[in-house]
Amino acid sequence: MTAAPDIGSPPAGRTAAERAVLRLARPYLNRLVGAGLLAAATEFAGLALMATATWLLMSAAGQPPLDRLTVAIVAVRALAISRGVLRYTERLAGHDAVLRMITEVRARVFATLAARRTAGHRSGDVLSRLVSDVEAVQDLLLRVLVPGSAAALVGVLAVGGATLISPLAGAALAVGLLVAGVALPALATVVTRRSAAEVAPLRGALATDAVDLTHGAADLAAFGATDAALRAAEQRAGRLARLERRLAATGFAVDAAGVLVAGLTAGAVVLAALAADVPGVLVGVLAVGSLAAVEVALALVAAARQWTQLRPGLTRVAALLDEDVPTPPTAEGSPHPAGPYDLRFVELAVRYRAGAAPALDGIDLDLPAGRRIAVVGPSGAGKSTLAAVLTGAVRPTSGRVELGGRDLSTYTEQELPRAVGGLLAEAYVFHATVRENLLLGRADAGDDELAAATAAAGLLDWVRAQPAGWDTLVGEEGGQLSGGQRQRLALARALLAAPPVLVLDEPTEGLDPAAADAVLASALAATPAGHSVLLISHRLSGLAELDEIVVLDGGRVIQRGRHVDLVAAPGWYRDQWLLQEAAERGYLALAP
Ligand SMILES: Nc1ncnc2c1ncn2[C@@H]1O[C@H](COP(=O)(O)OP(=O)(O)OP(=O)(O)O)[C@@H](O)[C@H]1O
Repeated sequence: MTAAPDIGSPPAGRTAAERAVLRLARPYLNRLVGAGLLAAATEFAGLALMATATWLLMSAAGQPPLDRLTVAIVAVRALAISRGVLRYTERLAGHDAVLRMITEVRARVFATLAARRTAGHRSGDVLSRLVSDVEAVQDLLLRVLVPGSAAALVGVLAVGGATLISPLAGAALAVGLLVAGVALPALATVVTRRSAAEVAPLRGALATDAVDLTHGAADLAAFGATDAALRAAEQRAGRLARLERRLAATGFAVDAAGVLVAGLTAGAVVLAALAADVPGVLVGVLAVGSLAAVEVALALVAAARQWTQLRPGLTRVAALLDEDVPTPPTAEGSPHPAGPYDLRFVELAVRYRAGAAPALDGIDLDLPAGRRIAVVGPSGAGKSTLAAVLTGAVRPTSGRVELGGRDLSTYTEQELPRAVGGLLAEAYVFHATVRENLLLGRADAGDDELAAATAAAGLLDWVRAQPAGWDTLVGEEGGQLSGGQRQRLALARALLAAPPVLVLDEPTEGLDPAAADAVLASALAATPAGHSVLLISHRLSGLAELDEIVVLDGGRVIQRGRHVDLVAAPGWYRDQWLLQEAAERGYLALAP
C-alpha cells in the first residue's frame, strides 16, 4: 500500500479538471443539453422580442392598416410570455440534471476521502471539499457551460438572421459578437486571474484569524499577544480589501468596455445596413437586435469570471475523482469478524509525508489474544501513530497489520470498530448527557453496566453526586467537566464498549499520580479476560502487571520486556522510571 498523493495535486493539463467534470456529466448529458437549448430559447425569445417590438414601433409610425401589424402584436405578447416560461423551465431542467449529478459526485468524493484516511487531512479540509469544491462542479455546469453554450448558439442565430437581411451587417455583427463573447471574457480572465487566486487563500486565512482570535482570546491575552494578532489580522483584511477593490475596478472597466462594444457593434451594423440600402425599418431592427445580441454575448464575461474562481475547487475535485476508490472487500466481510483476535504488526512503517522522517519504522510485534502490553517512549516516538494504524485511522505506508489472521485493510468499516476500539488521543466528549456520552460505547448497556464502567474510570461518585445523575449535561466538548472528569468519562465509554482489542491512549492523562495509578489498575481489572489491551502511556507507574512493555523511539522498538526486567537493565526505560519516581515522590511530598 502506498501513501496517498497530496490532496491538492492538480491533474495534468489545463482543462483536465473540466474534462473530468464532463465525464461525470455524461449520464446526464440529455438533460443538460435540454437545459442548454431552453436557455438558448429564452435568450432568443428576448432578442426576438426586442427586434419584433422595434419593427412594430417603427412600422406603426407609418400608420399602416392595423391588420398588417396584428401578427407582430401577437408575436410580441407571445414572446414576452414565452420568455418567462422558458426561463422557468430552463432553471428547472438545469437544476434537476445538476442536482442529480452532484449527489453522485458528493458520494464519490466522500468515498474517496474516506478511503484515504491517511493523516494530514484535517476535518475542516474534508468538509470544505465536500461542500465548496463540489459546489464548484455544480456552478461550472449551471453558471458557465449552460449559459455559455446558450449565448454561443444565440450569437450564431443572430448573425444568421442579420446576414439574411444584409451580409455586410451580419459580418459586422459577427465581429462585435466575437469581441464581446470571446475577446472580452478572455481579457477578463487574464486581468483577474492573479488577484482572484490571491483572494481565496486570504479569505481562508481571515476565517482562521477569526477563529483564533475568538477561541484563543484568553491565551493571546495571557501572553500579551492580542495586539500583535489583531495587527496581523488587520493587515490581511487590508490586503484583501485592496485586492477586492482592484477586482471590482477591473470588473467595472471590463463591463464598461462591454457597453462600448455593444454601441460600436450597433453603429457598425447600421452603417453596413445603410451602405447595403436596407429599408429603414429593418435598419432599426438590426440596430436594436445587435444591441440585444451583444448583451447576450456579454454574459460570457460573467461566465469567464465565474470559471476563474471555480478552477481551484474543480482541480481538487478532479484530482480526487481521478483516483480509483478502493471498494472494501466483502467476500470475507461478515459483520461479526471471527475471533480470536491475535494481533501481529509485520514490518510496519508509516510516513505522514513523503520525505519526512517515518513515524513508525519497521515495527514487528506479536500480541496474542488476551495479552496486555504497554507502549511507552519519548514524545513523538510513534505511540499514537501505532494506535491510529490499529483503529484504521492511519494506513501503513508499508508492512502490514494482521488481526485474527486477516490483513487489517480487509476489515470493513463496520467490522473494524467491533474488533478494535477504545480511548484514543484527545477523545471527544459530546454536548449531551453523561448517559448519552456513555451509550456511544455500547448502545444497549443497562444501568448496572454504566455504573460498572463509570466506577472503573473513577467517575461514579461524581455522577451520583450530581442532581441530574446520568442525565447531567456535560456542555460543549465537555466544557462543564474538569479535564480529569472528561478523561474519566471518555475512559468509561471505552471500557463500556469493551472491544476484543482495547486501545487506551493515555487513559490517565490529566489525573494526579495517585488517581492515575488507581484508575489504571481498575480499568485493567475491568477489562474482560481474553481481551487484548494496548496501553499507550507516558507514565511508567502501574505497568508492573502488564505482560510486556514495548519502548519506542523514533518509530522503532528500542527495548521490550516486563517491567521488572526493564527497570533492572540500563536504558531509556530505567532512566525514565527513576526520573518519574523522583518527580512523583516530590509531588506526593508536596501534595496536601
Ligand atoms: N497527523 C500528522 N501529520 C504529520 N505528522 C504527524 C502526524 N501525527 C504525528 N506526526 C508525527 O509522527 C511522529 C510520531 O507522532 P505520534 O503522535 O505517533 O508520537 P507519540 O509517541 O504518540 O507522541 P506523544 O507522546 O507526544 O503523543 C511525530 O514526529 C509527529 O510529528
